[in-house]
Order: sequence, then structure tokens, then C-alpha cells
Amino acid sequence: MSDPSRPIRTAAVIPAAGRGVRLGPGTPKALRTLGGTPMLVHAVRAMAASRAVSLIVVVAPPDGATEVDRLLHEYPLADRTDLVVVPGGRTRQESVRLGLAALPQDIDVVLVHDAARPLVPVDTVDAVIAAVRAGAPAVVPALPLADTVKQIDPRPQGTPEPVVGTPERALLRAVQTPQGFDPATLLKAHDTVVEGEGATDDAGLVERLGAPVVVVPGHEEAFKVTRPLDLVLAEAVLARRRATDGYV
Ligand SMILES: Nc1ccn([C@@H]2O[C@H](COP(=O)(O)OP(=O)(O)OP(=O)(O)O)[C@@H](O)[C@H]2O)c(=O)n1
Ligand SMILES: C[C@](O)(CO)[C@H](O)COP(=O)(O)O
Repeated sequence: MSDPSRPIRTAAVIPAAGRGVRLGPGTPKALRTLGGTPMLVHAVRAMAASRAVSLIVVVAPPDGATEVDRLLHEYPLADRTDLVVVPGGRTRQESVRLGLAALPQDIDVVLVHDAARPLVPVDTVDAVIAAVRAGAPAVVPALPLADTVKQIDPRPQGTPEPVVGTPERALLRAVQTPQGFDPATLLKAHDTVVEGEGATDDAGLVERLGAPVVVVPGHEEAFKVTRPLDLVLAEAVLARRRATDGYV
């Protein structure tokens, strides 16, 4: 039985092993700079900004763990936060699984946060943690959609794709990270769900177990840096924060 007087321990796994193909050629995406600071450092700081987070596991490109570890040591965190760097895998799912394998046994809440969402505000992080602590096994921050969404019947590139349906927009949400989990539930999901079954986020793996997933409000500034225009937006948000909030 767990000791009720033991403080709750929250860890964050940050998958940062992607290449960033959609962003264009260059340095792996997580190491590209925003306002002169690597995107990964912003993401690590965003997790460390929550007073609840005491351990951060960064999942580096498979052959880049030593370099990432060295880089992160140039940007020290507050004493309350430990940092571990492990090598990642060929897919996001594999990278997250490798990050989870580095967690100690005594973690009560685990967050999974994309390095590619460097500007998530701490209030969003804390809202996700609070919902897991309140008993939800899986929590995702999400926003309503601004665009109408069509389901299509896929065709080879260059051929117009027939529309087969229009899901009711009011029932759809665009999902962000950090996603928060009861660690046993997330570990079971990663152990059970086979790669390539179409889950594009960790909550999707938990859904396949049949476990409940709940949504809390996301934030516009938690957007994912995916394409070149996202970098322009991220630089603008960062410049505004630095001018108005004293953000580093
Ligand atoms: N093998 C992989 C692939 C992705 N990621 C991480 O998963 C997050 C979300 O992925 P995405 O934005 O798609 O990043 P990339 O895979 O780098 O982008 P792209 O698909 O454009 O190459 C990123 O922080 C990315 O570093 C990872 O850790 N390991
Ligand atoms: C996890 C995620 O950020 C939730 O929106 C998203 O699914 C990652 O997708 P990607 O194509 O791997 O960037």
C-alpha cells in the first residue's frame, strides 16, 4: 500500500527525437532556436515552471543524447527539478515508450509533452496535473476548432478527394500537450497497443484500452511548431512575452 504522507510526484516526458521534416531541412526541430534559445529548452522550462513537476525525462534523437544532455546543462533549472536525457526511437510512440522506461516507480502523475509545443503556459500544465490528481486516468488539453472539418475518401496525390462526411464541429476538439496520465494506465497502453494502429497521441493509446480520457481547456499558445509559419508565430509570441512578462 502506498504511504499517504508521501508527497505526490509528477514527472514529464518530453519526446524531442523528431527530425521536423515539415519544418524543412536543417537541425532536428527541437534544437532549432526560438528567440535565440533552443525550442527544447523552452519546452523543458515550460514543464519546470509547474511547481508540481520534480522530474523531466527528455527523449533525444537516437544518436544525439550526449549532445542534448550537454546542451541542457547550459540552461540550469531550479533545484527542485531533476533532468534525465535518454535516446529516442524512429516514431513518436517509440520515443515516448523509451522515455517512460526511464521513470522511477514512485511517480504518481506523468505528463507527456511535445518539445514542439515550446510555449504552453504553466496554467495549462497545472490544469492537466490537477485533473489527473482528481482521479482522471488520462487528461488532454484541447481547443474547439475554428475550421469546418471534412472526412474524405483518400485518393493518390493530385487527384481531387471525394468528401464523405462533415462531422459536427461543436463536438470536435483539437488536442494539445501536455497530456496527463496515471502512470500505470499509460504504461499499460504503451505495452499493449501495437505501433502503427493509428494512434497519433498518447491518449489515443489509452482510448484503445477502453479507459476514460477527459478534456480540459487548452491554450492558443500551446500550438505545435510544425510548419515554417508556426515558427513566425512562435517568435512573435515569445517577443511579446519578453516585452511584457519578463519571460527569458
Ligand atoms: N521519432 C520521433 C518523432 C517525433 N518525436 C517528437 O514528437 C513530438 C511531436 O512530433 P512532430 O511535431 O510530428 O515532430 P517531428 O516528427 O519532428 O515532425 P515531422 O513529422 O514534420 O518530421 C516532437 O516533439 C518530436 O520531437 C519523437 O520524440 N520521436
Ligand atoms: C500529440 C499531438 O501533439 C497531439 O495533437 C499530435 O498528435 C502529434 O502529432 P505529430 O504528427 O506526431 O506531430
